[in-house]
Amino acid sequence: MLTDEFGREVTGVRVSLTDRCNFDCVYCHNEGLGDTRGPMDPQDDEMSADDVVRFLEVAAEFDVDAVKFTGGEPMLRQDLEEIIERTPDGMEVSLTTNGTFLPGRAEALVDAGLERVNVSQDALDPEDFAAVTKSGAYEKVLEGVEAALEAGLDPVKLNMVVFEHTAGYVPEMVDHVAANDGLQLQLIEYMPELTGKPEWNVDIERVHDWLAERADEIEHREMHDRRRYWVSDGSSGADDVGSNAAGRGMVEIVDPVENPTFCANCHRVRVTHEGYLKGCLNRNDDLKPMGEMTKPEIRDAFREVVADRVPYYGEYMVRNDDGEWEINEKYLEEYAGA
Ligand SMILES: Nc1nc2c(ncn2[C@@H]2O[C@H](COP(=O)(O)OP(=O)(O)OP(=O)(O)O)[C@@H](O)[C@H]2O)c(=O)[nH]1
Ligand code: SF4
Ligand code: SF4
Repeated sequence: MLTDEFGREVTGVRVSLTDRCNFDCVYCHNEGLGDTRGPMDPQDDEMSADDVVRFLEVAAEFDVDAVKFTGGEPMLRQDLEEIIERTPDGMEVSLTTNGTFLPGRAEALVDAGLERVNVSQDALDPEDFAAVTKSGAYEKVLEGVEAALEAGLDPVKLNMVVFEHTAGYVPEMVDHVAANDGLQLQLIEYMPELTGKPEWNVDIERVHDWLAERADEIEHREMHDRRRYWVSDGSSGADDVGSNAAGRGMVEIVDPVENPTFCANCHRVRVTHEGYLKGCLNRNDDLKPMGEMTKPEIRDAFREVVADRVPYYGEYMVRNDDGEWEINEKYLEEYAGA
């Protein structure tokens, strides 16, 4: 297992398979790389299935035991089943998707080896949903969630970005996952530093406080030191505490913004759809192109990326005397040269 200078073991990889998407969400940061492209745009810059598998085989040699496939919309890749099928044994496979292509395809993904899925769903009302995603595919997403549950994906996490447009929907979304068997909710802090609209920000601590009142059990997940709140809709019994049965639900908060604790517990490296390895979502000055690399070269690139990893908040970005975040002087030269 590879460990960076800050003691963070690398146990997971996030692999973007495309930057194309059939949605145009107002908060999209495309894995820290900016705008997504339309679904029909050229795809010649995307890693091939062989490229992805070669990288995953190297990651497995370093004891990476989990891969998350993301996009853009990863289900636009027609070879997704093949990629999952060829993922090394013993690596947990999960997927983050907008859900629209799950109907009719969820079972094939499970047969290929997919274990769990995160589906973006920011609202329970079609018009509210359309305002955020600029898509009229709300019904398709619901069908997608249903198809994922039927195919046995467990859990099915609903991803909701909490910002000005959606903050008011949090209580009903929490009730929704509590009432529905197999669903969990992941509340994601809006990232103004990647999307450029600070005025849409809401204070995520208020959401924590509200959930702490509502929850009957609170857990800490080691990854990112995320907090998980177990909630009940009142219909479950004492035996259901800690379970995801109907009447019980789990709500996890992903709060990376200006959060050194989150970064201190970050165990993933990333790969862009073009095959660049990078150590941090928020940095694009540390890219290592894997392009035509052989396995020994990928091994070296992986070691280098891990060796260069630094926690973004608290090390790469530090607070100045006025309490504002700025790039740590010791990385300024490196950054300027990128
Ligand atoms: N800054 C930062 N944000 C992250 C990181 N991981 C996830 N996020 C944010 O969380 C969002 C949702 O991530 P997902 O891909 O659904 O899943 P996840 O929470 O990372 O992973 P699981 O909980 O294991 O399924 C991403 O789009 C990012 O905005 C991270 O390491 N750093
Ligand atoms: S579904 Fe995901 S990748 Fe597509 S536009 Fe929305 S946030 Fe971006
Ligand atoms: S170091 Fe921080 S910002 Fe960078 S990927 Fe990890 S958690 Fe995200």
